[in-house]
Amino acid sequence: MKDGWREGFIARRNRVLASPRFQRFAARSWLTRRVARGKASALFDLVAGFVYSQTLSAFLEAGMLDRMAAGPVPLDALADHASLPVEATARLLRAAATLDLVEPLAGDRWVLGGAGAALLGNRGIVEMVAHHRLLYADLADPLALLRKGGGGTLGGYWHYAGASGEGDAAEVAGYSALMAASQPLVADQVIDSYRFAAHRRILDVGGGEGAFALQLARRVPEPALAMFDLPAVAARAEARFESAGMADRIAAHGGDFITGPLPQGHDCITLIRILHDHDDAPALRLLRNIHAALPPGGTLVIGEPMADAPGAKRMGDAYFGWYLLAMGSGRPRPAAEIIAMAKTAGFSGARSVSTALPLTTGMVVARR
Ligand SMILES: C[S@@+](CC[C@H](N)C(=O)[O-])C[C@H]1O[C@@H](n2cnc3c(N)ncnc32)[C@H](O)[C@@H]1O
Repeated sequence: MKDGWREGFIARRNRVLASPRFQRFAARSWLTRRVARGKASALFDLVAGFVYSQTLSAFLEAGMLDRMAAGPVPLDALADHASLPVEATARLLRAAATLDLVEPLAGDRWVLGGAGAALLGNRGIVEMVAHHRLLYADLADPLALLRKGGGGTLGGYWHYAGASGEGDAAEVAGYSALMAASQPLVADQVIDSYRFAAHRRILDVGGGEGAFALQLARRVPEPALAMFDLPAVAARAEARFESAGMADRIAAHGGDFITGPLPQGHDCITLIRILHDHDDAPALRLLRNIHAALPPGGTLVIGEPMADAPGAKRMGDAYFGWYLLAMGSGRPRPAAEIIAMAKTAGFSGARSVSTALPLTTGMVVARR
């Protein structure tokens, strides 16, 4: 649609949708009632989203997910476990039931609902919810965060993980553990969507505690593997490889990927959940460092949540837009923008690759 036509259409549509008379008519007419109720419910979800998130947070923090993992639990026992009065526990459970986290059973017993059961198999989400306490503290005054230009409580806590390139062992422990716990959300999507077996030596840059390299080692036996991260983080990865009996298979290198250089001799480099953490200038420097470390014909595989993901647009500019603002640097980028950056850094043949779950992972593959 031409811009002028589109603007005219949007103006007319918005005038109609904003009219209380139209809203009353749409809610009463049998023709439009279903759509009107759906739209009203979606609008209410937008209004109440924070309360739903806090219900989930209270449910997890009270330890109810684990307590109910094995099957139905009486209300009294749940109240006991959560150290809450019985009436307060019932209130929390009734709220959780509307979100499909739990279901009531006869005899004042409760069992996990569909969403609750799905959480059991997804500890990464549980970890994410736990650290949302920091993000939501920053979002209590979103305009102040925007005016400040970012870098809230969340960024202060995880400051080493930003562009600073620093971090001692104690500082990196909490953040690295969160990253490792949420890594399965992403690792399998990336490994399912690209043929890593075609490579001889793969380096995972910004590899954190080595969760991606470990998953790659388990699923793709052929290539030699290595990871690179800040020295204190690489040391944690090395310890993990040793305890997993994988120290022979995966090498750990410490250093700074912005100031470089990166280890040479790998025909494939992976960059998992890294680029979106960085503003454009350091992100481009990182891509140039990777380009310099790869041989001609070498491959860069980028996997991270991307803006404009099909069917998951809110995850991009709404969720990660704010999340990265609170972290203090970076932004979610659409695949097309990452492809353009890779080309600026010297790569050719950059293309986007689809994954089964764009909500957690978009992919771009570029050739040197
Ligand atoms: C968002 S985490 C992603 C970790 C891992 N790739 C994953 O998906 O779980 C970002 C990682 O980049 C590392 N990092 C940040 N700045 C760095 C730098 N300048 N040099 C090397 N690593 C850095 C952090 O230590 C952290 O492990």
